[in-house]
Amino acid sequence: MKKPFKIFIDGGEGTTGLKIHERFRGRQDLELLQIEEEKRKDPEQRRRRINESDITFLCLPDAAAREAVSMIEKDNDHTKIIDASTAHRISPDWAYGFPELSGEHRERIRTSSRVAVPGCYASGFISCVYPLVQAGVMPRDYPVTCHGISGYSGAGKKMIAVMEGGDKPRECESPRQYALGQSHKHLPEMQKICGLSYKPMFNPIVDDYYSGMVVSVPLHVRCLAKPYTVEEIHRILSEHYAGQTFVKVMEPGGTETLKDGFLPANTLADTNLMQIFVCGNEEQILIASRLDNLGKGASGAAVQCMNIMMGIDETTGLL
Ligand SMILES: NC(=O)C1=CN([C@@H]2O[C@H](COP(=O)(O)OP(=O)(O)OC[C@H]3O[C@@H](n4cnc5c(N)ncnc54)[C@H](OP(=O)(O)O)[C@@H]3O)[C@@H](O)[C@H]2O)C=CC1
Ligand SMILES: CC(=O)N[C@@H](CCC(=O)OP(=O)(O)O)C(=O)O
Repeated sequence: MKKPFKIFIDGGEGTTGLKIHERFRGRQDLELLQIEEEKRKDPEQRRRRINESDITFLCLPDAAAREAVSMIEKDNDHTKIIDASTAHRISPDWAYGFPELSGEHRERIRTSSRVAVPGCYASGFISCVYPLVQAGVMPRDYPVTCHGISGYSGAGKKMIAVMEGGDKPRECESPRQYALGQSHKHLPEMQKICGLSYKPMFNPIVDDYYSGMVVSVPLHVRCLAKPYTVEEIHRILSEHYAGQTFVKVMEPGGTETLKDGFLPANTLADTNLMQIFVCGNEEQILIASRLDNLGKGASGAAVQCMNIMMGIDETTGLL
């Protein structure tokens, strides 16, 4: 039997780190390197584990993720890094960990030693917009708007503690829009990966449920390269994602999947799946992407990238 891959999760006690750990259950091909609880933030311990590992996952705030990368020793040419933070997503030296975008994206992940896992909202947005820009449907200077709704686990341990604590403020029982000043941390990757000339207008909302999200992009048909129909946009997206294991374009209009016309955001919780819906009429088309912020939006995507880097066939179900 082949020696197991040595894996280290830096930030392993956080929301994303724990989920990655859960996804490793039952895997004999991985050996998890650990640091005892009271030393898990000790830079020397972390440096040792990172350099000892074949693959290190960074499930850390951005500054700590950058610090972790700086700990890789000069003569270390074996450790591969999969970073779940925002720190390296638009860096040209890092592969963007969204393999379904194109054959080139998948190949770059497979051969790279540095992979940045996409942001959760960014994954939803890019899944809708990237294929349409590539196909010439959306001009690059299209004034794009994006709406997103997410479960509170997207904000990590601190918000989970507030939302699940005994003295949850009353306003936290309602959906809360945020990043109103248009400086959300996912905007740079949304623009860059899609190849848009301008930043999208992005309206995220966090609500009182644990996990799952819907990210939607409204399109004015008159502003597209020509007057496309719902069926044509649906066909372009379906062809783009044909044969993918984790990304599915649903039936036009979502007629069979939507219950009484509602698109709930939490139905893909605990999966690595993403579903794309194309709805609308001859004037306006809405594209919506449903995923789990902790799954395809974080830990699922991270483990999927690891599997690709290890040469594991995606249809084997190791996720
Ligand atoms: N939650 C989500 O849906 C998503 C999160 N991400 C990104 O993944 C990263 C982790 O997020 P998330 O898991 O939600 O965050 P959490 O706050 O839940 O977890 C972060 C973990 O990092 C630990 N940590 C902080 N600083 C250091 C350090 N210097 N050395 C070692 N450990 C450290 C924290 O320790 P302690 O336990 O003591 O606080 C905590 O356990 C972030 O960059 C986030 O933006 C990406 C996609 C989605
Ligand atoms: C609900 C909530 O607060 N969500 C987070 C995004 C979660 C995520 O994707 O984080 P990364 O950018 O690190 O990938 C936010 O909007 O900041």
